[in-house]
Parts: sequence; structure tokens; C-alpha cells
Amino acid sequence: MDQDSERARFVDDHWAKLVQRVQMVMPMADELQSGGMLQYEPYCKIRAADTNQEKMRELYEVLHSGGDKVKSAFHSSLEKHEPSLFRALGSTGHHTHSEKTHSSEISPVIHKYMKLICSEYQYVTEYNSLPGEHVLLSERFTQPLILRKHRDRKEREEEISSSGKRFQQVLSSRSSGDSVHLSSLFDPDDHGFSPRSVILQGNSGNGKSFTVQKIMMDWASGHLYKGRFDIVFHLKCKEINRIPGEKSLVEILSCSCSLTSDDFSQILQQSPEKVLLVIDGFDELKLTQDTNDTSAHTDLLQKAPPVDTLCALLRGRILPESFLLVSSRSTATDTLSNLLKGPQRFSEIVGFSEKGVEEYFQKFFQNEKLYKEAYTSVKANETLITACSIPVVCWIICTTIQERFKYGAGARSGLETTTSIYVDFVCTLLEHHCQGLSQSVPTLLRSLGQLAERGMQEQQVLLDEKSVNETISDPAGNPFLCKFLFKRRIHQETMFSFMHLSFQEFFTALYYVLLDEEKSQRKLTRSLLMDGFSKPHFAAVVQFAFGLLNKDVRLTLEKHGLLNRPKKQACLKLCVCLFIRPKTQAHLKEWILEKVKGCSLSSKTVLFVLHCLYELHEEDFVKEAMESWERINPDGKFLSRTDFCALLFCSQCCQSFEEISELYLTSQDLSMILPELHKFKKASLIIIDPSDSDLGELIYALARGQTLSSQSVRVETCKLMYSHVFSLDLSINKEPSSICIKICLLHHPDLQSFSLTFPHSEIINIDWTRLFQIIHQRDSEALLSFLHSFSNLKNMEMRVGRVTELLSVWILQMTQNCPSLTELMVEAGFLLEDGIKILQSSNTRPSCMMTLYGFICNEPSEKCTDYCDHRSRCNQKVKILLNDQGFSMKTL
Ligand SMILES: Nc1ncnc2c1ncn2[C@@H]1O[C@H](COP(=O)(O)OP(=O)(O)OP(=O)(O)O)[C@@H](O)[C@H]1O
Repeated sequence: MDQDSERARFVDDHWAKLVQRVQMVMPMADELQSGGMLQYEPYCKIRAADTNQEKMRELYEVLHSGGDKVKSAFHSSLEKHEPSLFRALGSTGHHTHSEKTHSSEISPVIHKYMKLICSEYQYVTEYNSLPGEHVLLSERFTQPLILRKHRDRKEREEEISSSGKRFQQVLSSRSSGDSVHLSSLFDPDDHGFSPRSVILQGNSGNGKSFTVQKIMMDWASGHLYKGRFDIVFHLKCKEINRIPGEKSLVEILSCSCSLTSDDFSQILQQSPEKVLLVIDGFDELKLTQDTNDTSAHTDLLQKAPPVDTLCALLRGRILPESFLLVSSRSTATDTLSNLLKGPQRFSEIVGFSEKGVEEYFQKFFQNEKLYKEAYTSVKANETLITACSIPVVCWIICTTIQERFKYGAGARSGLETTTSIYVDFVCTLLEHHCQGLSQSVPTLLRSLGQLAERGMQEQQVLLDEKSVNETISDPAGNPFLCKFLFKRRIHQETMFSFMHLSFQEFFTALYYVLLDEEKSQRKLTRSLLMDGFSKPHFAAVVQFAFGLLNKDVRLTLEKHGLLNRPKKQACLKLCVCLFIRPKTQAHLKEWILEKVKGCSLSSKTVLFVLHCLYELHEEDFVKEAMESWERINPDGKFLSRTDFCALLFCSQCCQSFEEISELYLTSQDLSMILPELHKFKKASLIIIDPSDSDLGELIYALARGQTLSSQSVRVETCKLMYSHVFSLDLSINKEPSSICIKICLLHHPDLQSFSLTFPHSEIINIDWTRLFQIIHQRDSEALLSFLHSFSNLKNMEMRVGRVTELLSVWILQMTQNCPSLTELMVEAGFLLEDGIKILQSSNTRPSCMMTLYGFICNEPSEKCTDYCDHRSRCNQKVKILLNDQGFSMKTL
């Protein structure tokens, strides 16, 4: 660091004290002005300020905008005009952390402590780690989005209810692209004040403990708060609850690290303003009534119940000069704020931004290909990508996908339904983030379900305190709820919410499927089934309900004690057990079967049903439903990637399927659905901007995979400027085994369309991609010679603009070069005299017949060269037959 920045650091670090204690502000300002560091206008403002503190705050504006150079000049001035204060601040210049610790008596102790912290905090043990397994914190930690402001009611509603792209937009509008960095948590504010305490709020699983670990690690490795804090201590509220008896702060700290009481006393007393205490999980602290007392607990060595000692620290009775960073869930932030003394700052870990999620996936997989595959598949699912802003959800999703990769399957196979991820999330929080639940898990789930349902019915995501207290016995101890304080006129209002609307939907679904049969049916039916989509906001609830019926999902719930096996009737009566009744399952399945058999469904319903089937993920039932579904008609609606994955899964489960119409596909969708396409008896596809090889692969896939006795696939292409193939009609027959391909071309100079019939076995020997390339290049010569190479072609039909001399030669060659061709039919706009002349003097191979339709001109001279409407009397339609016997022409 150069001298200016060292001095600037000194000024920043001591700014709070300087504001309070500098007396000679004006002589210093005069000096700065004469040195050209202070303009006339701010100088006047400083002079006009009433008190020295106000003058210093005005001066801060100048120092802040002037940067290190101006701060360095201020440093020199301070040394000259306030020598005793300067000395009292401990240094005539800024020393780096290592210099300071070396010069200090206790440096070896701190040094040892830092080393210990490094070795202990560098690893992360994951929820599923086997003994001895861990990952490096540096290889996993991803910077979360930290905001320093409270959001108002409307903003909160917006965050909770939006999803996908909109959600990301909302998040980035909150942060204006900037997240508070860990290094600036204690930075002075615009007025030059540094807070004594910083609250780090965050929902369960949002990474408070992880962030605290990162802070400890970075400080201990000399990368964070260097020069600002000599020592950083870490206290976990969860552990403080468990410390028996009465303990002083020094004793509590020595429980969590290897320093002796003497070491602590020395460190804490020598320069308390250089000490940061990081207190993690305030919400878990078991506060008692006594904790609220005002006893004068001010001594580092004074013994008291550990929780009381901690509260004395928070209140600033012990170590008032030291700094505190306290993490807490939102449900306890107000209590924490009331306890804290001195200037405090609010900050909130909001979770991962869009960039953060991608970075997390990258770090997790450490393999470009796997990360991309996993991230792309999750990004396609609006609900999951939104839930990924919760770091623990990211971990669950990546771990689940990694397992699939390990067993050789793609990211979409196996159980990765949205419901299964939500169930894993609930189980993880209950197992690892809920030590002191004041009620049983079934009671907790039921009450959460009731609350969620109430919100759904009233279409509200912010739930008022009264309803929450009526339904939930201990909202503050509930890891699934968030609490917000809002200003309402001259008062504060408290509201609760689920972490996101999707969790409200999930808990409603869980509540519905766990009710007794009659109630469950009534609720589900009333919510959606009977009245169709009159309540579209319930669609996600029903999809989650289907997801909860899945066998593996139920097993997970059972394994974590969230569900019981149905046989325990006794528990049922006591209402302490939960299980999904067979009739509820049957009821939901019957509804699907009825829907798919019914009259044609709207595209919305089609997609909804596909998602229900996907969430259910029960192959036998999906097969039954798909095979009785007469026609899937997305109605030209462009499917999202999630919609498409649901369709893909459903088609993978069945053997054959009646009809799918107007299915829009991207090139990527096409390659994914190709292996299933042969199962559709009738399909009409619209492919967006297909490449030549896409079209070639499509023909191969249909020819190779053919299992049906007959199949017809119609393909249209979109974005015509890139493709000269307008449409393809493929009809495949098993008996007689043949495939007919009709290719309609756009703006081709000679051919408008042609249709080719081959024996089935021939298709895979043809280089279709090459054919489409030739068409694309509009190379007529190459096209004709390519068609001539079809030795097994049976029939050919073509549509041309005009039969010229050249074209007549060409079609005659066709009959010669394709030995199996038995029929050639040409539908022409106009037959030119020269073209007819060539045909008149020719004949075909035996057993090959050529038929031509088109107009000729009957004028003796000045013949038309094209079909002309205004002279239609001279243009007459004719039919020409050409076989091995020769030529004949008939007017029609
Ligand atoms: N910044 C991060 N980078 C990478 N992973 C993270 C991050 N934050 C959290 N995680 C993942 O999420 C999990 C849960 O985080 P953590 O335990 O810190 O949550 P918490 O906010 O402390 O929850 P609670 O309030 O329930 O204690 C971690 O074990 C880790 O897998």
C-alpha cells in the first residue's frame, strides 16, 4: 500500500473518533484550502456549521470525494494541529495488520489464533458428508446478495410473488446491481458514522452461518478487516444455549476457541475498539424473562447465565467500544434491535442473484460441461430457478443432479420434480435448521398448511400478525416463515409471509393431500378440479398435490417423520400422524383420466395436465393417461422449456400416442424429442429455424424408430428467410413398407415441391442432410443429379413452374437413371412447346409410366410462354402420358 492510501485508511478507520474529538477543525480547513485541497464553497459550509462535529461532517464530504490524496493531506494536518489526539489514536501512520501484531505484545497469541481459525474454517462439511469428507470453503462460497435497506410492503409483495425472469428483474432493481460486500459492512455512512453493531438478517438456509464462516476465514487469512479489527471472535447462539452454569464473557469465548482467559483479558482490554464479535443465530438464543432485566453486568469476568452474559454484550454493557456483527432470522430481528445499544445498521442476505446462482453451479460442478447441462435444465424451470435464490436450495438441486450424472443419466431423468426438491428443502430445514422446535412436526406442517391455504384463498402473500398467531403457535420459531415490519402512518405493522409464494402453494398442497378423504376431495375439487380454471392461482397447488403422490416423494416424507404409513390408525385418531389416503390419490388420478378423454382441451389445460403427470412421475399411470389421450393440442402455443420437459417425459413413458398437433419446437427441442417421435401416429410440428441436418436427422429418426403400422408427420418450418424448405410431409407405412417424403420448397427456380416414395429400408442409405444443403444453396444442377442417384426410388411426384426443354430432358433421365421408378407424375403450371417436342419423340423404360398435367397454348403463332389469365381461351389444360409405347396427349 502506498503512503497516501495508508494514511487514508487511518483516517477512515478512526473517523468516528475524529468527528467527536477534533477541536482544531478550522485551522485544518484553512490549511487544506491553501493547499488547494478544499474549494471555496465547501470551505464556507464548514465555517458556517455550528459545532465542531458538524464542521467535521461537512469536511468528510470533501475528504470522501477527494479520495486518498486529500485524506492524506488531512492526516498531515491532523498530526500538526492535534498531536495528542493523533498519538492517542495509537499511531503516527497506518500500520498494516501484520506490522501491528508484530509490534504488539499479544501478537503471537493472535497469530496462533488466526492460524487455528484458518485450519478450522477452511472446510465445509455438507449435510450428506460421510465421515472425513468435506469441501473447501473457498471452492464453494458464492457471494450472496446483501442489501442494506428495508423494503416496503409493496416491494416485499413483488419479491414474494414474482418468479423466473421477473423475479430476477425485481431483485436487481432492489440492489441497483450492487450488493454490499462483506468488507464494507462496517464502513462509515455518508455522515462519517460507523455503526457499533451490524444486523445480518436472512431467512433460514439463506447462508448466514456460511457467510459468518467466510468472514472468519477471510479475516484469519489476512484478507478482510485488515487494520480495522485486530481480532474477530465467533459466538454461536445455539452453543451458548447449551453452556451450563454461570459464565463470564471471557469464559464463554474460551469455550469456543483455544485462547486462555488471560489471553482474552489482555486482548479485550488493550484495544477493545479493534475487536469484532460475530454472533451467529440470534433467533436461536433461548431468551428468558430475566434476560430483559437491567442488571449492571459490565465486567468481562463477571459470571452470569451465558445467555444473560451475551445479552449484556449486545446491550453494550460489556465491551461498549467493540464491534458486533449479529446474524438472525427475520422473526427475531425486532427483539435483537431492541437489545442492541449504540448505532446499529441493518443488512439482509437476500440470497443469490441470477449471476450468483450460475456461479454457484459452476463452483459446485467444477466441470464446464456438467455445470452447463445442469444449469440450463434448472434455468428452464421457472419455479426451481426462482427457488435457487435460496442457497440451500441450490445445494439440494446440484447434489440431486450430480447424483444423476454419476449414475450415467442425463439431468432430466430420475426424480427431480419440483415437488421432490421442495420436499427435500423442507426435510433439510427440519433436520438441520430446527433444533428447538416447540411443537411436533405434524402439528407444525398442519398449521403451516392452514395458514398457507388461507393466504391462497384470499390471494395474499403477506399475512397479518393476527391470522398468523391464530394458526401458528410459535411463529418466531418457525423456519418457514419470514417476518416484516412496515411503517404504517405513525405506527409499525408486523406481517408474515412464506419465503416465496411457491412455498405457500406447496404447503397448501401438502395440507390438502393429508386431510381426510372427504375433506381433501372437497378442497381439491373446489379449488380447481370442478371449476376448471376459474382459480388459476391454484394450478401450482394442484401440481404440487400430484407431486406429493409420487411414491419416492412419500418415502422421503416418511423417512423424515413427516408422513406415517396408513396402517397406524390409532395415531390417526389422535390426529398426530399424517398420511396420504388412497382415495385422495385415486381421486386425483381419475380427474386426469377424465380430462384427457374429454373433448378437446385448451392449450392451457393441456400444459397443466402434462405438468401434473410430470410431477406425479409415475410411469404406469402416465402411460395409461397418455395412451388414452386422443389429441394433444398445444394450439400453436410456444412451449417453455419446462413445458417441453414435461411433454418429453410423458412421451417417454408411453408406447404410442394418437396425435399431437401444432407443436412448436426449437432445434434443441427437436433433438430431444426425436427418439420419441416415432410413437406419435400423427404429428404436426412447427420447427423454428431448422438446420439442414435437423431435417435430415428427423427423417432418419422416423425411419429408424418406426414401430407403428402407419404414421404421418407434417413439419412446417418457421423463419423462412433461413430455410428454403417450407414444409415436409412424411407418411410412413409398414404394409407395404414405404416412406413418402413430400418436400415443399420456397422460391425454388425449377421445383416447387416434390414427393418421393421409397421402400422403407432405403431411407437410411440416403444423405438427407446433403439434399437439404443443396436445396438451401438453390443449386438446381446439383439437385437434379442428386435425385438421379436414387436407385430404389419407387414413385415420384413433382410440381414445377414450367416444363422447358431442359426439364423434359431431365425427367426423361430420371426414368432412365432410377431403375425402380414405376411412376413419375409432373404437375406443371405451363408446358412449353420445346419441352413437349422432346417428350413426343421419347418413350420410357418398360413398366415405368410418366404423367404430366399442365396448360399449353393453342395459338398458331406468338404462343404464350406462361399461363395467362387474360388470354385463357388460348391456354388449355392437357394430360400427357408417356410409357414404353410412346407419347399421347389429351385435352381436359
Ligand atoms: N454464500 C454461500 N455460498 C455457497 N453456499 C451457501 C452459501 N450460503 C449458504 N450456502 C449453502 O446453504 C446451506 C445453508 O446455509 P446456512 O446454514 O448458512 O443458512 P442459515 O442462514 O444460517 O440458516 P438458519 O437460519 O436456518 O441457521 C449451507 O450449508 C450451504 O450449503
